[in-house]
Amino acid sequence: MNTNGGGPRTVSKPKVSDDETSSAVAGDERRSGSRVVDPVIESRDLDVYYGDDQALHGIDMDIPERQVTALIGPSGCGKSTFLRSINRMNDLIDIARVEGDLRFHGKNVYDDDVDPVALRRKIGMVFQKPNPFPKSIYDNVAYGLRVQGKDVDVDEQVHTALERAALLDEVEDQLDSSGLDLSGGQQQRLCIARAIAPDPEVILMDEPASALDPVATSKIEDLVEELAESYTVVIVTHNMQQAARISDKTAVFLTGGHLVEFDDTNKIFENPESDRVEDYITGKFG
Ligand SMILES: Nc1ncnc2c1ncn2[C@@H]1O[C@H](COP(=O)(O)OP(=O)(O)OP(=O)(O)O)[C@@H](O)[C@H]1O
Repeated sequence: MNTNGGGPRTVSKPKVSDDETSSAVAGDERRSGSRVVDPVIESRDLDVYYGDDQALHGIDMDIPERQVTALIGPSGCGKSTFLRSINRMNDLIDIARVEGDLRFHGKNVYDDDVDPVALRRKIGMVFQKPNPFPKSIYDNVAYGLRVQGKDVDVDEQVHTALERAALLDEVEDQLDSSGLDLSGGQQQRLCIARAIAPDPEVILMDEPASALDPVATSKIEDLVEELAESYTVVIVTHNMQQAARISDKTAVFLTGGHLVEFDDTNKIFENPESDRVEDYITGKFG
């Protein structure tokens, strides 16, 4: 579990109110301790339907800035649906319908004046299966920048993104070769570089390591922790050990699309409030 004890990560913008001062500055530098961190994403009474079927029920969650929030729970409990609702990827599913608020910096992303394409530049996504474009490594990462059409130094941004995705050292001499020729783990890091090139604030990851071997998985886990120095990361994982290792906050969804518990990761894994969560964590079902 990530405790930040002496590590390089610090809590961004710690917002400490008077009555929290004593506990928050008591020398406990853990990001997942009692310190209050600004939520960058707030879900309020969020319901999601596919046609007549309700996949999520009244989800309330505050996702803190520059931390790793893990979404766990058994198959079909709505983890991916919730993840996709954050950057409106559910818009791409004809029968999906969302009610309630999903706020990004206080603004409901479902308001009529929000452009979902612009939103997805701020809230990028990495999928389960690495899906590089059939283009060069360079062009994969430059793609989003060119689409944006902004006056940016594409070369510099591509290099920075590859570096942040912990891939630059491995591909520096082959930027013109196809992204599809990389290993699975490298392809996934390329997809992460592609997601971070347009300089998002939030990165959503839907089981980014589940298709990878243990070595590649471990690299992705290290990378996720590093990314949270600069980005807010929300990650769906089936792997409870992975959630325990890399996340600061954990949300446990259970069958039927209910969020049963959301808390600091160490609390969820060591002393959950709900018996159902304890049963799930200890493998009694799921
Ligand atoms: N495109 C879709 N059309 C219709 N129903 C869907 C669609 N996507 C998901 N669902 C349904 O919504 C519910 C939640 O699915 P979701 O994929 O969000 O769960 P999950 O927890 O991510 O599952 P898994 O761990 O198996 O990926 C399920 O009952 C699923 O069948």
